[in-house]
Amino acid sequence: MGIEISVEGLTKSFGSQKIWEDVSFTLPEGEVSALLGPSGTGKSVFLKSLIGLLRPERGQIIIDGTDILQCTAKELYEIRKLFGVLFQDGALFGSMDLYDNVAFPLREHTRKSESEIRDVVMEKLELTGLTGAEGKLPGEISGGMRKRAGLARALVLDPEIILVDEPDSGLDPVRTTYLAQLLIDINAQIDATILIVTHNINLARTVPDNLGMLYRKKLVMFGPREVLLTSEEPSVRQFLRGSKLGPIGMSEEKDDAQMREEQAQADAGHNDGSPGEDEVTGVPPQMQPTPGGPERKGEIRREKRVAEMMDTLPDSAQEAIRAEWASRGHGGNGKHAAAATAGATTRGTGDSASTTGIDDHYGSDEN
Ligand SMILES: Nc1ncnc2c1ncn2[C@@H]1O[C@H](COP(=O)(O)OP(=O)(O)OP(=O)(O)O)[C@@H](O)[C@H]1O
Repeated sequence: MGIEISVEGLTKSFGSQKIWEDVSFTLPEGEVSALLGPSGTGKSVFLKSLIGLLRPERGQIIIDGTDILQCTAKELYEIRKLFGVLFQDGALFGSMDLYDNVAFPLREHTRKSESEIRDVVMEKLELTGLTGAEGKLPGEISGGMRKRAGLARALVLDPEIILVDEPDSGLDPVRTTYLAQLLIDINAQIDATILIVTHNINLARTVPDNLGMLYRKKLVMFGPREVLLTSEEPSVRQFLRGSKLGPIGMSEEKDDAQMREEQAQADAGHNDGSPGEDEVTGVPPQMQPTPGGPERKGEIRREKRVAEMMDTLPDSAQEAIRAEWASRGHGGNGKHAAAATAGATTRGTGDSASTTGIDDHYGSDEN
């Protein structure tokens, strides 16, 4: 069962360089969320802050009732046991075969016997489609397999929160879709809270329940995915289109003169290669768990949660949400809302096993 993470007024700087400020939002328990943002806006810094590897100077990060910016080192150690982290390159040990890589957290952090470890490792390798590859070294397999092995390792300790840093980096579009499907299936199976940091617009449009975007040192927005996907906010529209036209520039933000010049070039017929507005307008159907597997409890809870906040959402988002619910034959008074009301909102107990050696693999700049 996933755990809610509540972030309040979070501000992080390195010396005089402010990365982001006053970031507040809640990752709902057991739902899948994604954080977008141009390069350098501090998405990785945010992930590192959530697991306590970096220390924002202001604000709160409440996980399972504990503010990890105020707690003791021992409490932080316990909180970290709730996390599984999939690093960009899988972060595998190059000298160990996949079996030993995946077994590593179990050997480090549990008292399981080798035969119990074998059961868990083989189960996770099967889940990630790596059965038969357990004897391979990371250097002998493709980037996609390394990612899946990293995911297998992130899962061996039954995490309640899974952080995924750029799942598509180094993967072709087909393998990216398979990996995204795996994340959705895992969410359905273990109800973990998932946060994905990504630049991949297709993934962002189709996978998460909730979407946010960091830009200009702020969280531009965070909420049900329909809000961001129907937003008219110029930076959001530009990012979704991958266009040069808009406030986001190559490095820092643009000045008005550059924006005018680029608009004039576009008006004169220059094609910047971005997709047409029609291709990124609207809300595509969300990726569903593989047929035959369990339903996503997070989706059931989300329907109830979104129904309750519906009046506060922009009209365009409301329309998109209602259209999606109608197309799937439920919503409001449908089976999901009914199931959610029946009590699918219990909090997790936070009693999972230990962590995956986060410090070893991600590196802490400050701690
Ligand atoms: N330990 C550190 N010390 C000083 N500055 C840092 C440190 N870690 C990150 N930064 C700075 O923080 C900013 C945000 O970096 P971060 O890697 O979080 O961006 P990002 O949004 O994840 O980028 P990308 O999408 O390109 O991966 C950058 O300017 C980076 O140089």
